[in-house]
Amino acid sequence: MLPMMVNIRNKKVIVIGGGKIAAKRIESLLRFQPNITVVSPVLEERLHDLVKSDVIEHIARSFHKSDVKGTFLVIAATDDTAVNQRVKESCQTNQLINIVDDPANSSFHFPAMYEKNEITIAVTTSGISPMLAKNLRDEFAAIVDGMDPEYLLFLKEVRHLVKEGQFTKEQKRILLKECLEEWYHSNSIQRSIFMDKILDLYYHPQKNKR
Ligand SMILES: C[C@@]1(CC(=O)O)c2cc3[nH]c(cc4nc(cc5[nH]c(cc(n2)[C@H]1CCC(=O)O)[C@@](C)(CC(=O)O)[C@@H]5CCC(=O)O)C(CC(=O)O)=C4CCC(=O)O)c(CCC(=O)O)c3CC(=O)O
Ligand SMILES: NC(=O)C1=CN([C@@H]2O[C@H](COP(=O)(O)OP(=O)(O)OC[C@H]3O[C@@H](n4cnc5c(N)ncnc54)[C@H](O)[C@@H]3O)[C@@H](O)[C@H]2O)C=CC1
Repeated sequence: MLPMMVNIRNKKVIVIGGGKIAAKRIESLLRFQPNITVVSPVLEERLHDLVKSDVIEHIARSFHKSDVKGTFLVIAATDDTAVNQRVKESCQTNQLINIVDDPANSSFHFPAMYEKNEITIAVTTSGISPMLAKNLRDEFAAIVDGMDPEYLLFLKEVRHLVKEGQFTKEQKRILLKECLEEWYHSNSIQRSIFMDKILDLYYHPQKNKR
């Protein structure tokens, strides 16, 4: 499967079923701000609260095949395999569908996720061991948590100057590699020295040619 970052802001998402797994899926989707509708005769308490506060919409009935029409992303999350299969059959081939009890026939999976300071971690084991995915995610998350947010701002600023400045391709590559060196991670003095060097080259491009 192709891993990619997809912008689902304001995109129509339909979740069929309103149980525990549906709630788990909806909770992980919400921070990406899609437009979620749940179709289910019964809803988990957590989902009721989201409906009451207008965060998601609820259609209180069983699935009908027209429900998936025009939706970007579909989640078949009922506890009835036959219904989940009908959801799948109702979809067009270009719709993204996740079937909670049929990973092999789903067109996308949910990885173990973590997001902080614009860094996103997503780990999947392709269904072999979701718990391993979770553990690996926690290990990578600890690395990201240990990063000084100032260091990330430094990397952002360096890259901006390198992209905008008059540097050769080779110089760009060297500078972008150099700012990743270990000593810049936690040493703000080293970072300022490096930044001064880049600013000097940025404002005096003739020095690049020496
Ligand atoms: C295919 C996939 C769904 C998809 O996306 O299509 C899938 C499928 C299934 N999971 C099952 C069980 C469990 N899943 C978890 C946990 C997580 N499951 C997640 C993803 C995925 N799970 C996708 C594959 C991802 C991958 O492999 O990398 C994580 C990573 C992300 C998330 O859920 O958001 C999240 C951890 C991260 C977090 O918590 O942050 C736990 C442990 C726990 O909850 O602590 C258990 C119990 C232990 C066990 O069974 O291993 C069952 C059996 C159901 C049954 O027995 O009926 C199925 C169905 C099947 O295997 O057929
Ligand atoms: N992918 C995953 O990570 C996991 C998947 N599962 C699978 O997820 C399935 C669902 O589990 P839970 O959410 O715990 O079940 P649940 O019993 O909490 O919820 C089932 C929901 O489906 C709804 N439903 C039933 N028939 C429907 C229909 N015709 N139309 C619309 N809604 C309908 C019910 O109203 C209920 O809200 C399980 O059968 C299991 O196979 C379970 C654990 C993990």
